[in-house]
Amino acid sequence: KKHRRSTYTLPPGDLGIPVVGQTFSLLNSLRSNTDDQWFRTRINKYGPVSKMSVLGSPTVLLAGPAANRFIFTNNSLALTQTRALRALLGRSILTLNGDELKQVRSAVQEYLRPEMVRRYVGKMDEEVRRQIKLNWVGRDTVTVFPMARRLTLGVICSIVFGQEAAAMVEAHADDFQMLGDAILSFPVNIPFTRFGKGMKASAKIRKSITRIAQKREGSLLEEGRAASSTDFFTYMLILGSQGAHSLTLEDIVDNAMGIIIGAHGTTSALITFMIRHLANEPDVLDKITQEQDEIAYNKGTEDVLTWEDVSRMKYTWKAAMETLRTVPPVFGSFRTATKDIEYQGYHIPKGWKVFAAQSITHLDSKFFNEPTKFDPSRFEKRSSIPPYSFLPFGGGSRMCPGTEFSRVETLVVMHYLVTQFRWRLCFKDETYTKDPKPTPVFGLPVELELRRPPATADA
Ligand code: HEM
Repeated sequence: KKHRRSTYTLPPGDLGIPVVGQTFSLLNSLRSNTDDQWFRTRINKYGPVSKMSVLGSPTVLLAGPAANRFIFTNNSLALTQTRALRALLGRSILTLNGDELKQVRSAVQEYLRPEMVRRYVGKMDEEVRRQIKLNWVGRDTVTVFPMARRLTLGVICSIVFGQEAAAMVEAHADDFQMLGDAILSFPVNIPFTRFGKGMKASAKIRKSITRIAQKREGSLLEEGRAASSTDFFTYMLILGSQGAHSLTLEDIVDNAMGIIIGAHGTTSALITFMIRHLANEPDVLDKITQEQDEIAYNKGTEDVLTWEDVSRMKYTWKAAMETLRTVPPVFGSFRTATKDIEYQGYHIPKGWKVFAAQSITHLDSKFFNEPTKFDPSRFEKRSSIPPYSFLPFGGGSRMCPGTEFSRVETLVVMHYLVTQFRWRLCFKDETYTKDPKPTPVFGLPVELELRRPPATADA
């Protein structure tokens, strides 16, 4: 075995200073939003397969659609999460692998499948309108990023918790923020550090969620009835009683936390950057407005959006996809080799990490003509986009199960914003950092103007 190893061809590149490697250089490039140049410089120097060292682990950077396919479909590459995330979220879909993951993944997928999301549209509509009325209407300026975070937290909580949603958001909005912030922190549990605060927040959230889960279990056992048609706990408990999984109440609580964390930071980034793009792209905004006004035309002011309405928002979704291409909320994916594997003649030893960054193909002119141009029409013909070059939701067996949820949520939000407001960026050239999710440096303040309500058929 020793002999075989000595003939291995490891990928080119160097591992840098022991332990530190390229960690700070990569993190700095993310913070200064120059990560795309960082990756391209490496690729130009070493080619599409190169080794480096990140967060204390030897890591192989892979670039290009074939590499993406390899990463997302290879059974010997296991999703890697930070130690901090595992401590913060326990045994959730975001942290499990292998056989343990299977039943969790299939139960969560059931809950988020398109037929279920169809049932959530009314609730999403209600929460979006409530928040827009509360936080947008009547204001001259709004700081978009925190508002979008609040909005998406409210939406996911309204689905997952049902009647307790408002109380959960009120009590734990800051805790969810701290939990999210701690995911990439150094996992030593000392109070007042990012991780220490995240652990404290996680314990507080878990306690409240456990209480709700126990209440739902009680109602099901004593009264044999569900509290609401969409809440996650009732759904999971019923699935379990039908033999679809054997998750404990504790597992269900951990997964509720996993879904909320997976859902709200990502969708809020999409909404924030879509608002930013539309402020700079009047032609795209006009086309979206036309599409949304047509939908509003056939509705009374109090009518909620339906699944059919959302299905008609085709151009708006193309603009959302173009936002996901140019500013992907998840910048890349880490995997760990569970055995020695080979890619394009290079060996990747067991235990090494493999990394792919979305921006490498999203911003490559080989796959997207004039890649820095914001042009939703490139999604007119999906077949012109090569497979595995556009992956904002990942791919393969760990692909985001919330794709449909985020699509519907984003479209509902954009409907009410575009039909009611016009906005101007307070800082035209405001930059953003990746922390690791894209975050505008000033939170994206915009000046708001109320728009004349669109015509309706009965007006
Ligand atoms: C624009 C919005 C979103 C984006 C861009 C996004 C992106 C992603 C990506 C790239 C992954 C895979 C990571 C990997 O393979 O390394 C992922 C996983 C995941 N997402 Fe999303 N997501 C979004 C919205 C949502 C929503 C709304 C939910 C829940 C309602 C959700 C729940 C999850 C969960 C639970 C996972 C983990 C799946 C697993 O590991 O098996 N996401 N997401």
